[in-house]
Amino acid sequence: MPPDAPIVFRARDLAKVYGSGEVEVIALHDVSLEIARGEFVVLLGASGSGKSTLLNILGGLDVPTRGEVSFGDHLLSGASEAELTRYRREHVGFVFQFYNLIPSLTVRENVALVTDIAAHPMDIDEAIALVDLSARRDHFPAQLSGGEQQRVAIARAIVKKPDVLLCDEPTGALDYSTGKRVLDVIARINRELGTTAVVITHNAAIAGMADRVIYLGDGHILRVERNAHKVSPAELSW
Ligand SMILES: Nc1ncnc2c1ncn2[C@@H]1O[C@H](COP(=O)(O)OP(=O)(O)OP(=O)(O)O)[C@@H](O)[C@H]1O
Repeated sequence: MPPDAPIVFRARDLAKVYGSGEVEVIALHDVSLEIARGEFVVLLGASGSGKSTLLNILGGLDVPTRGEVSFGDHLLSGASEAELTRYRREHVGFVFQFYNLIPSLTVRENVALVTDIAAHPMDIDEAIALVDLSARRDHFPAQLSGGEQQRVAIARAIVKKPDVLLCDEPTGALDYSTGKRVLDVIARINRELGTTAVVITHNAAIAGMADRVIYLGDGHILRVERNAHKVSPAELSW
């Protein structure tokens, strides 16, 4: 990430409250942050600390109860459902813990589904090559390992050339070495395509691959650390 990269996300005093009265849960309190274009950010924190809530707000899947959040010129807080849908479609690629592939479609067909609604998609085979699955492109999800299925999900997320890749526990369902391979693909996309990446994890060892690590606890940002030197996932161990 260049040191003078422009800010893409700005969040000011975000709060998110679920429910009301006795069942009220304050998932985020007074969260303010900025994320630069091309930055690789890891969100770390215990279960229930507000990581998914924050990621979902950045991705336009949810809106804050209070506070402001914007992506470039798009004010996401207060945006209509239609505006958020357009924002997600044009700018955001999502990767979740479970891959949500369509079982009756091949790898290539799963990735191709997204290109119909994207303005400037990359070549489908190029996206599949980026996740090292060219040899498997005519296979069905059931013929692939969990890590390979997650790499298909990543190809599907990036084929539309999103500005940001938001990943919620992308290695949560994977074993150690498969998880590393998936992280390596995310790091490569960040590095080679310049895609801003925000990755949620429970695993503190993953922090070393980020430009910046944001620690959440009880809905607050506890601290933020910047890594002077990023390490590749292959060099991480846990
Ligand atoms: N739809 C919802 N309705 C009510 N409470 C919710 C809802 N979604 C999340 N919460 C609550 O908000 C808090 C933050 O949840 P969030 O999912 O953001 O945490 P997290 O850090 O991502 O947790 P995990 O690592 O377990 O996924 C938790 O107390 C959770 O129970």
